Amino acid sequence: MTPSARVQAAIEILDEVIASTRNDGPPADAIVTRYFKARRYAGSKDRRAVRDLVFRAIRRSGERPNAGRKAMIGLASEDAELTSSFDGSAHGPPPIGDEEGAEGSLVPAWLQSQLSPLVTADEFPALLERAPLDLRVNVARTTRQAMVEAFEGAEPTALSPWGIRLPPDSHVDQHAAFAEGLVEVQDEGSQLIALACDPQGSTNILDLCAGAGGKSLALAAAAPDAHILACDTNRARLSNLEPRAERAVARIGIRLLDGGREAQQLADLDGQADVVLVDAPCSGSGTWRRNPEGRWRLTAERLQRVTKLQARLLDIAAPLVKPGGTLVYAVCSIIAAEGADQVAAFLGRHSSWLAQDALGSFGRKDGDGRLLTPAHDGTDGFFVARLGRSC
Ligand SMILES: C[S@@+](CC[C@H](N)C(=O)[O-])C[C@H]1O[C@@H](n2cnc3c(N)ncnc32)[C@H](O)[C@@H]1O
Repeated sequence: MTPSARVQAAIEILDEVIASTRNDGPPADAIVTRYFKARRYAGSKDRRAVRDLVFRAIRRSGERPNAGRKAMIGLASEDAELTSSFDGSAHGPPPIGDEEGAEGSLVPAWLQSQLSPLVTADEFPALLERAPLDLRVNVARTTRQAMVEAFEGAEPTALSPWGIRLPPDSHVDQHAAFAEGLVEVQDEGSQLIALACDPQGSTNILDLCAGAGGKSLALAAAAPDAHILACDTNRARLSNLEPRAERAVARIGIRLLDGGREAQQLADLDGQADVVLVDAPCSGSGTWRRNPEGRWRLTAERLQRVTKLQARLLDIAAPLVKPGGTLVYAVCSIIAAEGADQVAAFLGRHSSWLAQDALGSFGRKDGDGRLLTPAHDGTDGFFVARLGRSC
């Protein structure tokens, strides 16, 4: 493919990504893969180059552009070589017209005032930088040092005692240590959420929103004798946990919940958990480094819907915690309504609960919890709070 043809391909893919973010369609990565499945003539270098253009264009545009061409012109405004690819050649895009300007704010304007006050504009570029690849070492079965030595280019993570960090785009799924369940892919921030649960001994831990079990697996590795119950309403996600737990040799109970009937289905566990983790569904605004088009999917209405669900899940979780036990609330979000404000509202509704210090000195204090951000901590963005039920 000529450089111009690559730019045209990226524009066509971006058109599909834009439509997909409007209609709740597949992620950008899947759209790139599908595009090239239908164009076998493109070589691996072309695919890589086009993919890179697509993601660079998405990263630099906080607002959803109305067309792929506009997104690519935005990128070209910072890259003279790219501008020259708008040359009107056979497979390339038409030249850029005088009226075709470029916009440029990394965070959508409507969201900027909704971020945690700790996330100031100087932190915006880090929200969109490419993320490294973090692995969590299965410390029940091996040591971090052994895994640092097993993976080329690996370094211990600065904050999580279980993590090793590899350069972006490292591939680990063919590595023997991965196949043997000695490591799992998990962002350092996510590992710190599990650490905030203080997993130890034979405690009862209920992971209410376990998904595919990333945090449950971390908890089981840190406390192999703990009784961990992983719950979720999403059958497909939860079904990934069993093979992962087998690979890790972890003991984790699983309970599929019906949305709307969670409280009844968990009533047998009332007041029994030492720790309930609510790793709630959220805007995903802390993971824009990995899913930059997430900014284009988020709307005020979606945000409102998800904050309502978070409040409901916190209220479902509260009675499951035993007196003297702890509720750990986490979201991979940097939006105040999902983090500090959500916890303040919970404490307003539940007078017998008190905020506790989140374990460890990671992140920054944000209301009654702590906030991790890419700029400050080198992790995905997370909010976490520990809430104690009085005895
Ligand atoms: C942030 S994800 C959890 C990620 C997971 N803890 C991990 O570490 O991989 C949020 C999860 O909440 C689940 N969820 C949504 N509504 C729920 C509900 N009403 N009850 C329980 N889980 C729910 C979603 O299916 C999703 O898997």
